[in-house]
Amino acid sequence: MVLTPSAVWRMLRPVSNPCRLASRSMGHVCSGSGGDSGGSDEDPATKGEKGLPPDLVKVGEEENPNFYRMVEYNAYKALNILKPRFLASMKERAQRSGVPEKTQKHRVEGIMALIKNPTCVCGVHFPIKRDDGTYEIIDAFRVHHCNHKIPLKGGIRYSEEVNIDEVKALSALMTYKCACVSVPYGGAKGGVRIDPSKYSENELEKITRRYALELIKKNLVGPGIDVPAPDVNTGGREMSWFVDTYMKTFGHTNINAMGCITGKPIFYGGIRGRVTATGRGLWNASQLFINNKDYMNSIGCEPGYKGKTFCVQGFGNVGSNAARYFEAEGGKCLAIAERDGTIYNPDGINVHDFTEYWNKNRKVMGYGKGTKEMKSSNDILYIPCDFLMPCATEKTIRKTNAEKINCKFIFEGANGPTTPAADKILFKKGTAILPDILGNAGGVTVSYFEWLKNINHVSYGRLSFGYDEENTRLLLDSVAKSLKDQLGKDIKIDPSPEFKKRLYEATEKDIVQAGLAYTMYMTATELIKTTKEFGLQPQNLRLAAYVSSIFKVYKALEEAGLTIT
Ligand SMILES: NC(=O)C1=CN([C@@H]2O[C@H](COP(=O)(O)OP(=O)(O)OC[C@H]3O[C@@H](n4cnc5c(N)ncnc54)[C@H](OP(=O)(O)O)[C@@H]3O)[C@@H](O)[C@H]2O)C=CC1
Ligand SMILES: O=C(O)CCC(=O)C(=O)O
Repeated sequence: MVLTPSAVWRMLRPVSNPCRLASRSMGHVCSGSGGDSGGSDEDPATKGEKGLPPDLVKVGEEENPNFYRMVEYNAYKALNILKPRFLASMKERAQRSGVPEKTQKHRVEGIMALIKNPTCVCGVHFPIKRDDGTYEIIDAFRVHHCNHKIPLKGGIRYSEEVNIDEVKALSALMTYKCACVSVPYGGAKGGVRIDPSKYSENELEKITRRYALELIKKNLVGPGIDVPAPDVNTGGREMSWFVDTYMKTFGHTNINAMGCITGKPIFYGGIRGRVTATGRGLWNASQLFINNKDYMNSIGCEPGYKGKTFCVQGFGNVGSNAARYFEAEGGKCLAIAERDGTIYNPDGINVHDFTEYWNKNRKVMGYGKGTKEMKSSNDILYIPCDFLMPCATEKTIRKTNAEKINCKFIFEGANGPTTPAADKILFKKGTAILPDILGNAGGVTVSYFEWLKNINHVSYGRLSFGYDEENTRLLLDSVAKSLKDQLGKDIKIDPSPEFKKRLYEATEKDIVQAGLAYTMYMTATELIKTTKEFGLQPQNLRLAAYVSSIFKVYKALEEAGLTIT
């Protein structure tokens, strides 16, 4: 589909009813013959499970599945649904190219096998000298999942819980996430197994620089290879140490060296809007559903945010920003959970006020102001509300607690917060879930904009703001002149205050946020279409997201070929 500049312009306006975009797509909708377009007698709660290997079917029942297998389970369900379509496409290709159908079938199977495992798994162990003079060996990882597109992309997590399976799972999620929002990267992820609160800033700098060096030595990172970013417990500070290490060593002659990592501080190669991008993106994506009357009615809800209640688990980068945007839309924050427990107030918690308390104390307990305290962070899951936002970590919503969850719509800010068994229970209850691979894709989307800015060596708007302003002034003058010619009198054409602001005060952040909103709306639109096309229930957005992503990954591999010899 060709988007004219004016169509794009219209889309980028603040959207009061994002559903009006529903007829557009980013051009990746899986249309074609041979697909399963519904009408089968398969149980909708287990759609895609039929034909999975028994060990994967088991993953769909487990209380605490292996995280990587959990992602694989979701991907394979989508592959199952898409397989007839892939085979039909191969058949058609065979007719065109003369390559025997059998060879083509092997290729379909080859592609499916390729997606199953990460392409490169790297574990490093290096010593650091602590401030007290003792030495400690640090374990760290970087995984490249699928390099159907380069560079690969994915954050770096610092946590005591980091392990190779977790990093593998997160790298696979990156592959599907990037495909879901049509950000042209393969998937990767990194992790360092430390509790950062137990290290001084000096020690954290040593760890980060050494981790960067280990990956650089192995040629695993670089602006055209693999571009890390922030994730749990990392941010601009760590990204600066990383890029600086790259620029002072291997990348010292590379003009694009700044693009070796994203999420950098503004004054050191970063982009305005990245810090809030993941939470903002979750809100952007939610708009298309929450403001859509048909969709909300289909899950037994009224449209709109006003007066709707929400609960947030994890008040870090993602959760705090998402909560702020949901509140600004008129939502009422009922509860916030962090590691130390849950606070709850049926009259609502003021997110702005709580943020001030959180920034000073880094805990929820003791906030007061009429809030009730509950000991566990998972207690938040059972509070009746309209929207639940798990924004902490993986597998918090499981088989044993899913039945007690009492909300209409779950917005996944965290990666992998819901296990497949919980998914099925929630599906049967009619709870809609906006899945992680769309929900938190705002982060990588704005990282993509940052990377483009770095390799283009120019900030957004620098070349166009002045030119656009001049063009618009000429346009207004020309309208005024035409009116004068026609009507014979001077008519002053005054831009409205809103238009003036856009014209004279636009910033890089405005462009970034419009690009983010556009990406999230388009993807959300695509998912609604995919549910319809594949006969999925409206609440089954995870399966729709995986179908849409895997289709794109598959098509890239089909076009490129699998091997180089
Ligand atoms: N930052 C980003 O741009 C992106 C993040 N994500 C995902 O979002 C999630 C959160 O990331 P982010 O906000 O960056 O991380 P942060 O470290 O900024 O925040 C996470 C918060 O959740 C808390 N937490 C951890 N476990 C629990 C729990 N079981 N119950 C309640 N609170 C808990 C953490 O506490 P403590 O510090 O004590 O561990 C921390 O305060 C992760 O799954 C991440 O992968 C996804 C896409 C992009
Ligand atoms: O910003 C990025 O490149 C990746 C963010 C990330 O790690 C994630 O989306 O899980």
